[in-house]
Amino acid sequence: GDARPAVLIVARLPKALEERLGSHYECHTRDGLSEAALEQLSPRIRAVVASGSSRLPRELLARFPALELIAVFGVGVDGIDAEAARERGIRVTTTPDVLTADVADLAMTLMLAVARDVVRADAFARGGAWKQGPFPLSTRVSGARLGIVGLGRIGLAIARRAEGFDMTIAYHSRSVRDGVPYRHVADVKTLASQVDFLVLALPGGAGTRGLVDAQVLDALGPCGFLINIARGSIVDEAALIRALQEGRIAGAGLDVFEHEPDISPALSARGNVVLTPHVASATGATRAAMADQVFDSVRDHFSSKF
Ligand SMILES: O=C(O)C(=O)[C@@H](O)[C@H](O)[C@H](O)CO
Repeated sequence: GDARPAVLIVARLPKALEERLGSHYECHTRDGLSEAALEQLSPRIRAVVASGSSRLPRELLARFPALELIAVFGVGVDGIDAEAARERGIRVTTTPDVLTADVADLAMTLMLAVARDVVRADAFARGGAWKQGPFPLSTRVSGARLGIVGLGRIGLAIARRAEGFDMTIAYHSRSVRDGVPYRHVADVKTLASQVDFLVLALPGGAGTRGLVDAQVLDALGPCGFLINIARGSIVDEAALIRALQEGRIAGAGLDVFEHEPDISPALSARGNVVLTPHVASATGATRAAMADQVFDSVRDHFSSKF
């Protein structure tokens, strides 16, 4: 038998990372395994490599009695039953910091794209409609009021970028962050009522599910824009679609959705919505750095135990 630690890959990873892991560990890819093969292999699995979108509920973790490590290719762990992992002393590692800049850049990109209506302007210019007259006026971002929900590494990086746009910045988080020059607001609805752009940069999971509901959207108002680079679960998507259809908010820039990769046709039909397919961290440089972090965390874990 293969004496190397058995590792199960349950997410789509960069090929180079799969190969690198495969050259050091006995690697298996979930997709390539039959139920019977997985059944046979499960007792020997010591590490699982997942992504920020992977689902690892308690009952699935229970199938791996020898599991010691869950290495996440990403920062989101909302799909992992953290309580179950903690109870069993399973280490969970992520890839923080290396993706912060790209995710913050995409938040600004979505904000500018939806406010300046870039996607429709591109179609207008490309399609020749310009010959019939100018494209409609859009909304200014510079100097506008920005509300950030979740002032962690990514939220702070967004705030720093927004300063470059002379935006006034306020934020909501469970606790006031010391040493930041931004105004803390005690609840999301109040924050939404005080800003032109509301950006979500907080973790997904049960604690934040449906946090942005019809009331928060009404507080944001008919001139307000919602930007989500966090998790689709944070937004009540049906309420968002109704608010967009009824003009109760001005528009939205969305990189994450409730049922990825399925996007509701009602959302796709909206011209005042910019949609991206969960690509906030999807640059070559960042994904390569995330891959290095995942490999290092697996190596570091097993090197202490080999
Ligand atoms: O970091 C996260 O939690 C993410 O959602 C993204 O960076 C990745 O797209 C995801 O992990 C896919 O691999």
